[in-house]
Amino acid sequence: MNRHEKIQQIAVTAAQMQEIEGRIFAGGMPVAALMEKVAGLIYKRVQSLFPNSSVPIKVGFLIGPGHNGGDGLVVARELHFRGYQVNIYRPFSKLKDLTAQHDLYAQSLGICYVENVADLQDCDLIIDGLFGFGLEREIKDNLAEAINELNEWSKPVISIDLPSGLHTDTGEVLGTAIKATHTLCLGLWKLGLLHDRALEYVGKAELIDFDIPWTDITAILGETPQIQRVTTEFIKQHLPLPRPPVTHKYKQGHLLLICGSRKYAGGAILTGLGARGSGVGMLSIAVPESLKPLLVSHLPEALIIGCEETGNGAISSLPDGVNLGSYDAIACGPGITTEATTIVEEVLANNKPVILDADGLNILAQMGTISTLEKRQATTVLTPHAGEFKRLFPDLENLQQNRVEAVKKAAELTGAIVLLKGARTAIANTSRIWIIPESTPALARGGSGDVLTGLIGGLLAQGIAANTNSLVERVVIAAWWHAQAGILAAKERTELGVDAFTLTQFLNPVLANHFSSLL
Ligand SMILES: NC(=O)C1=CN([C@@H]2O[C@H](COP(=O)(O)OP(=O)(O)OC[C@H]3O[C@@H](n4cnc5c(N)ncnc54)[C@H](O)[C@@H]3O)[C@@H](O)[C@H]2O)[C@@H](O)CC1
Ligand SMILES: Nc1ncnc2c1ncn2[C@@H]1O[C@H](COP(=O)(O)OP(=O)(O)O)[C@@H](O)[C@H]1O
Ligand SMILES: [K+]
Repeated sequence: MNRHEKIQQIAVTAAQMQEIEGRIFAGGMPVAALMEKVAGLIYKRVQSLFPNSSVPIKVGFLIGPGHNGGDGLVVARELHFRGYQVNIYRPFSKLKDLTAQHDLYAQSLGICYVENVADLQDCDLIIDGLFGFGLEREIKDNLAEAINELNEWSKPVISIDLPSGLHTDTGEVLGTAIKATHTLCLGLWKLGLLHDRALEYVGKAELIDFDIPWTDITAILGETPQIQRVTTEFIKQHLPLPRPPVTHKYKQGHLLLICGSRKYAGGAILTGLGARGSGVGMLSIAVPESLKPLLVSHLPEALIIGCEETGNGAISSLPDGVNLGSYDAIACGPGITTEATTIVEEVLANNKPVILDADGLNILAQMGTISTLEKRQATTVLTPHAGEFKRLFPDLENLQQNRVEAVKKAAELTGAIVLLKGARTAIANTSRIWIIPESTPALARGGSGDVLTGLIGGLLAQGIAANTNSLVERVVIAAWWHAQAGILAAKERTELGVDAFTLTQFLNPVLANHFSSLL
């Protein structure tokens, strides 16, 4: 893996970034030289995003008191030299030394300083250099008002490092925050940018790599950082491709899905189609007896097991002769309703890897999440959305806003692999956390989670059959694949065109697009 690919997999907190920078400075890099280098990369990127023309672009700068403001001032100076019409709003009198020096020089060049943020309203572009990872308290009073005013303008805004006002680690809005259209994150991805609640502020985000020595990164984060930003490169390393040339269907995993009810018949089909997309060798699907013909017609390759049903058409028990121990993995939950308690108990008592989703999770919550999972030896995967997470882990309610902490704690408490769904799905086991950095709101539709459950199940079953020693990567692959299928589908059909069935049709094309070299 080259440097670019490796660096994209890292996400850091403010404290980690400070420690890493501390090492660079201790190594002898002058602070001013680093700022010059970084700002040089930023202004070139701004130039390529907003090239100047015969009519000069008018750029407004927001300059803060620290080195984020220093970066901003160097960018302002360089754009001034390149013919941009620069205006600076600097609502602070006390600046850090280096920032103060750049400020003096900008003034000596005759760059225009404005009194009020409103004076920037006729700018074509705003560059936000108020605060970076040094923001340490709420933004209040006049500055908060200025930011709120600017957010009303709907202009292009480029934030340096991160949108000012966002907490670097948690993405929390401290008082108020700049709503950027672009974020140029410096050196290493800041963790806060990967939280759902930050997304409204971040816009299009990209990393500006300023050559932080790899040894300084690993000295602070270790060889395998605890938090991983999931990239195509990671997926490529762990995908079950290419297949061994000599194999047979049972060697490619046998997945049992337990899903559906009279009320939620479609959920069973979508879960089945998700599993189909995974390439699993054998697929068995247990559904209420009355759903059997429907499932056969949609998934002719699957073995459909008709089950005895309750008066409301939920699965009440598996037929005699079905041996849970004979499958490589079992995925249980989509559409089963909360009546199907017996079956969930039976599945969890079994010693095979289990994925629980939807009502499977609600039943687990009723059984007692932690006490039930304590008894399990085999791998358990839980795939809650925020509402299900709350029911599973009521004691973690105060962490709900910090999804990364929440998923980490949930994995520690249960020993399970926990996948917390959302705009930025996060996955944790007891030692590490993975975040899916790209997705699309096109997926916010009923049934898309069912597709994910089937996909996870199929990949897990293949992993077990292949004696893969770590299964969490299979769950991560499924989450990435699901999101990428959504992105491709939205590109071709718009964000309104990605119903769950359509999503299943994009699972294979998206893989073929990304990994043509493995075909
Ligand atoms: N350390 C370095 O040499 C480098 C820093 N870089 C830039 O420097 C930034 C970090 O610089 P700093 O550590 O100076 O921090 P910031 O520039 O993020 O801001 C810190 C300053 O803001 C003040 N402050 C914090 N919260 C405030 C609030 N709510 N209201 C008013 N004032 C508040 C602090 O007292 C401090 O003076 C990075 O985000 C990046 O933009 C980059 O140039 C790369 C190299
Ligand atoms: N705003 C969003 N951006 C990206 N992905 C989303 C968004 N909202 C939902 N998703 C994804 O869509 C899926 C929804 O699953 P879930 O809530 O279980 O729905 P359902 O049970 O109806 O299938 C999850 O994989 C989730 O991560
Ligand atoms: K900023």
